[in-house]
Amino acid sequence: MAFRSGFVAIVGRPNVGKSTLMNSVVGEKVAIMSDKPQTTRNKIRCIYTTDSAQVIFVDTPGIHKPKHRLGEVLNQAALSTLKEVDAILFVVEATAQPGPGDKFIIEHLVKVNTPVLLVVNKIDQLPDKQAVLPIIEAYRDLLPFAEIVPVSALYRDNLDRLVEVLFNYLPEGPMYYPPDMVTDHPERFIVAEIIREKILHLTRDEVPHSVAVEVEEMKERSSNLVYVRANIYVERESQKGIIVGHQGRMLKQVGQLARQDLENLLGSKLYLDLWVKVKKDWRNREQILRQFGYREED
Ligand SMILES: Nc1nc2c(ncn2[C@@H]2O[C@H](COP(=O)(O)OP(=O)(O)OP(=O)(O)O)[C@@H](O)[C@H]2O)c(=O)[nH]1
Repeated sequence: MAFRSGFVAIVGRPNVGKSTLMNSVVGEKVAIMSDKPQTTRNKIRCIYTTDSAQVIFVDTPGIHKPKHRLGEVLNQAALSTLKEVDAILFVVEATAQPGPGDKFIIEHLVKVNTPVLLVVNKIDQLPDKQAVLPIIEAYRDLLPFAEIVPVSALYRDNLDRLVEVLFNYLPEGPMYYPPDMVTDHPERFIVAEIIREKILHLTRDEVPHSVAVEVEEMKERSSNLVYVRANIYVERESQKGIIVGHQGRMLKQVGQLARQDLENLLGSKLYLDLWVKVKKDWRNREQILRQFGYREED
């Protein structure tokens, strides 16, 4: 079977369980800094890859009632996102009839042709499974959903089914991101920049600007610990020696200073794993440049 891939927006009023759903699907905590201000459109929130498909979940900023001009602009952005994605997961609660918040989102959803999958979450809170039927009926009256899947994001109930159904809405396509990548937060880039800044500061003129830092892995290990593994690339062995320093002292100092800044930035403890590697002529190699986040459109 051909590989499928595509972009999926998750919408729903606050507290319905969107983050829990995404974390449960992807299988690890990825919500680091996902609550940052609504600045970019189509910001990738997390990526889920299997042998047969890749789903890229995107944030939909500003689906809330506009209180001022900015809110309206963001809602326009949200609408464009909803038009561009391959499918929309609309998350609601199994325990309540559609409320004003849900209806407000439905007003957006009726304006797009994208298939909308109704995810009825928190079924674990129902006294029995039949109780979900009147809720489903009420939603069905408001919008013709492509699919309706009751789940419990918290207890991972019926999530396999949800993913299976969702895959059917993805077109055939390439694997856009490496399979081990679960987030594409721009925070990775900021983290890399802070580490680079410490190196340049501590090594002064000894290491020219031919040093690049790539954050290879960034994961929330527990509620208050973020694990970061970063590679520091230099062009020559001699530069590697300088950055590692006598008995590893320089690298340790880089790590300590970067960690202080990053812990403030991320608001949680950090385990920073730094590796120094030699890559000859990296500056000239376009692919590596892209890997470091230097894109032409930037
Ligand atoms: N019982 C139960 N609780 C759930 C379930 N899914 C999420 N929750 C809880 O509902 C609350 C809100 O979940 P979130 O995942 O933060 O909701 P959200 O939609 O991302 O919220 P916002 O970020 O405010 O938009 C948390 O306390 C979750 O533990 C579920 O399937 N069952």
